[in-house]
Amino acid sequence: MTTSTSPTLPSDHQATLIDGKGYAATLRQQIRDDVRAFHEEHGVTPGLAVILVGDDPASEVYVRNKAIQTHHAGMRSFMHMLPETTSEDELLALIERLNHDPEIHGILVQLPLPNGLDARRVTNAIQPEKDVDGLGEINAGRLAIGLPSLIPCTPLGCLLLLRDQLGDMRGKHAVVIGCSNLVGKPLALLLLAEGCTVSIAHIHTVDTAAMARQGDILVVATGCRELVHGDWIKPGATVIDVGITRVTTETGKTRLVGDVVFDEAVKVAGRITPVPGGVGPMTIACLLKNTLTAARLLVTGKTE
Ligand SMILES: Nc1nc2c(c(=O)[nH]1)N[C@@H](CN(C=O)c1ccc(C(=O)N[C@@H](CCC(=O)O)C(=O)O)cc1)CN2
Repeated sequence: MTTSTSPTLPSDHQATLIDGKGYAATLRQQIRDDVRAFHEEHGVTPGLAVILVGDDPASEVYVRNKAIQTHHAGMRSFMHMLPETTSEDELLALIERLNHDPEIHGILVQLPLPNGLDARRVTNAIQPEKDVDGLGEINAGRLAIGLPSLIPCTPLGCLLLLRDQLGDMRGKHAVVIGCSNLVGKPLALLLLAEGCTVSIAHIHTVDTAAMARQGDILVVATGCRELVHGDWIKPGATVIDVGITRVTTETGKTRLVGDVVFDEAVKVAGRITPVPGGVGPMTIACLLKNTLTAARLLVTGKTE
């Protein structure tokens, strides 16, 4: 029988920070070069349509950044800012129009949607080849059975960071805390495809801390601020913190915190993503990557 032992860490141990911001900047530069080459070869500029319904301040910032970064990558950005009162039929009619628009290669509906709009129905209305969020049933199903698909942006970003940090992940135990369709479930499938043994913890898991402590890779995507403490982490593990919560400090300033208590985790983990500057910037970089993939698929029928 083989047993796995945890390394004993020196008392002054500090985890290596995973620089998602830097990695995302390099990826965006690569995409910009690829977009130029794609345009030279096919005479087509990839176009991304982003739909925002309502006036959620955080969503407004995210879609504005998506537009700016789309332009910087040499692609065309089409923004649709709709009022909170937009009906589901109006939203579905816009998606149908964008599905048929040859200048649009990617369509994204910013989440969360206002109450009363059915996110599943709306997401599923996007043509699968233009579903750059990878959240529709066709892309989600293809990912589940191991077929090529458009992969949700945040899990794709986590995967790229993990591959960059760890290389071959076969045989590693990956523990994913959180099972949303946006992050936890697709990331668990991606890690399974990498050859990891994957455990998923969720709201009904009896002892999430004990499960977390088994992870060579620990991904936390719960939206529950500072859920994971240092003693939940296996010494030397690679920790990916997907959470972003805005908190107001005593001095009235706003700061971002993750799902992991960073100051504790940094003393135990081998590598860790900070918040901000970790997974967050990878989300938009991967959206650009997916938009180019979708354009390639629509224009050439191939993904490479
Ligand atoms: N349709 C979608 N909706 C949402 C998604 C998504 O992938 N598709 N993800 C999130 C929001 N999001 C993009 O939409 C996003 C989140 C965070 C960041 C980011 O760069 N975060 C920075 C901090 C930025 C800040 O100051 O707020 C970081 O972590 O360093 C980009 C995009 C929910 N909705």
